[in-house]
Amino acid sequence: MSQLLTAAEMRDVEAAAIATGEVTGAELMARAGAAVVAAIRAEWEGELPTQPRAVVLAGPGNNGGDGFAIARGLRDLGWSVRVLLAGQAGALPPDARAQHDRWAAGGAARGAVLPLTLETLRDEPAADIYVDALFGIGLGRPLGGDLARVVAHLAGADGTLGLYQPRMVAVDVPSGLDADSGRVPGDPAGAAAVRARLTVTFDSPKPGHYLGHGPDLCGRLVVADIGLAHARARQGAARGLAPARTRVVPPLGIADPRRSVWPDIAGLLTKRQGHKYQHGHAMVLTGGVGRGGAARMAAKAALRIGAGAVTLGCPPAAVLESASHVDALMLHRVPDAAALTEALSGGRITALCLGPGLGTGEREAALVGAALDWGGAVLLDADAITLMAGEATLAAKLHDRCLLTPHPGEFRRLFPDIAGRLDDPDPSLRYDEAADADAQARSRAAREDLAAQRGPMMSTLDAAREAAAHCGATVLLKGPATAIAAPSGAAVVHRAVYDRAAPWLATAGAGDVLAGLACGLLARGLAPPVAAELAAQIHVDAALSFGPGLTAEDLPRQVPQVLARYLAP
Ligand SMILES: NC(=O)C1=CN([C@@H]2O[C@H](COP(=O)(O)OP(=O)(O)OC[C@H]3O[C@@H](n4cnc5c(N)ncnc54)[C@H](O)[C@@H]3O)[C@@H](O)[C@H]2O)[C@@H](O)CC1
Ligand SMILES: Nc1ncnc2c1ncn2[C@@H]1O[C@H](COP(=O)(O)OP(=O)(O)O)[C@@H](O)[C@H]1O
Ligand SMILES: [K+]
Repeated sequence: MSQLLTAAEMRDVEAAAIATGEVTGAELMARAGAAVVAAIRAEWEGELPTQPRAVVLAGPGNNGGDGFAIARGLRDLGWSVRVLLAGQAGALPPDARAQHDRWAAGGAARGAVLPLTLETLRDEPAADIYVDALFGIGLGRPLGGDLARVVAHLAGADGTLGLYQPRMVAVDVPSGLDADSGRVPGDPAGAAAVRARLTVTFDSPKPGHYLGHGPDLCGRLVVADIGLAHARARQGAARGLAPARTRVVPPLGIADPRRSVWPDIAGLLTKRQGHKYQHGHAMVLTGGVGRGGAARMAAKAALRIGAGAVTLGCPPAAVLESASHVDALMLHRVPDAAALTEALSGGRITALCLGPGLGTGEREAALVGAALDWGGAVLLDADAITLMAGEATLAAKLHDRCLLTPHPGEFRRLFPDIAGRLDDPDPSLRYDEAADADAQARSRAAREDLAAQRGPMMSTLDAAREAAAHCGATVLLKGPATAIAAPSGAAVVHRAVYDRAAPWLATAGAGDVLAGLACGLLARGLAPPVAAELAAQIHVDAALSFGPGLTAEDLPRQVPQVLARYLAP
């Protein structure tokens, strides 16, 4: 369950399974419906009256078909169920139509299927459960017209906050959320989508469950097996993809991530016999006088994660300042790029970190150039990224032993063309169901023109992937869900969401510590994608282990506890 599938990949897997004759679309829809009914029972067990009431909101596609299957499943359990349909029954796709017809054949006892409007929804007496089966992976454009009003009402935008969300189960994805990106098309703030307490998705999670607004809107996420695992593995192989081209780590429901994510974690982190330099020697460059704090924090993190030795490379005027702060760290004067090249040529330094508090002057630009010319493992963060953004010849020197750790702002600076595709198109190009056909055609054409000019909108995951392919280095794009992509195309989402939420990690200097952890692991010889992934995990585990009130200085001190847990037999 750690593989992430985009909407297109999910459709591929489904089509492949159907093509072999091992399952039909109707059967998959029945399994999806049954899985949601089971998840509702598990989630609300003990909270419901003896004859609960459900209102199912069914959309115009197969997500709506799932809704009818769920309605029948709940009815069979003795629930009273009302279905409100957005659109015409006659226009439903075949499997959904069949589910509708089976429901409608139940006759008067089930009540008529009513058209979904704000009025019919408000006319329904309060239900114990609302089922959001409006849109799933097929949401193709921003919601408009009546549906936008219904969803805004469900989302609490008109003062109903708290009325629906605790009773809402979303089928596959909360309607309005884009399954690939976690964005809400047409609403960068994310308010124009259903908020659920429970979201049940099928076979594999989608990137949008983890990225952007996804975790906020989904509530608790359940991934239900509907018997597509074989087809998924076959499809992956047929397209020449590694089975886990895009993973989310740690997967949901794994109490002890080290076993599933890093079966060999002890092998990666345990120190064997040998002197300190056999465990790697990291150098962290500091900024000028009064600006060394960020680099010192990174250096301490590198030492804690087990680099055998860590040296701070300081401009001569700042040596005294750092000397009064550090104990186990060594100091080396680095007046200029020539001095850095000489220090690196000695063969002892195994990884270099530059960026935190470095500065963005000419000296620092020359340091970035010298670091990249060296050819060894280099972590580039903060100011080093800003410098590369301003000087294309620096970025052109990046290579596959480099690891970039931008926050979203730095990412935008360095990769403006890619980042431009993270933004929603001009809201004036919104799809509006209430508009006349000509106006709709014009807005559709304008959106298509925009997409043609800049390429389709992308997720932060795809943005990291494209950036890595473009620059030839590993890219770690920070956030509550951190996207890590290697130039090979392999990518990982490291999640600090759902049961790993650590919002207190958003504290000044936390990024410097992450840079230090990753540099320490590079110094110990790990490849950039592995160092990035493991550093992200240790960083979040350190934050979880400390809890609220965390400051960045606390993070390195928390590392021994985290390691002790990882390395326990
Ligand atoms: N693909 C699979 O493997 C499976 C899919 N199933 C269900 O099928 C769903 C996908 O079904 P569909 O592909 O039919 O997609 P959806 O049901 O998510 O939506 C597609 C329909 O909505 C319309 N639409 C899209 N955006 C709109 C907007 N902004 N305003 C108005 N109308 C809009 C489309 O024109 C189309 O009619 C999944 O999310 C899942 O719930 C499950 O039944 C089982 C397996
Ligand atoms: N809501 C959040 N939940 C978990 N981690 C977060 C959240 N917001 C930010 N982070 C993490 O905090 C760190 C912030 O780094 P950065 O933006 O570089 O800050 P700074 O430069 O102050 O160190 C990153 O590792 C990022 O992934
Ligand atoms: K839905």
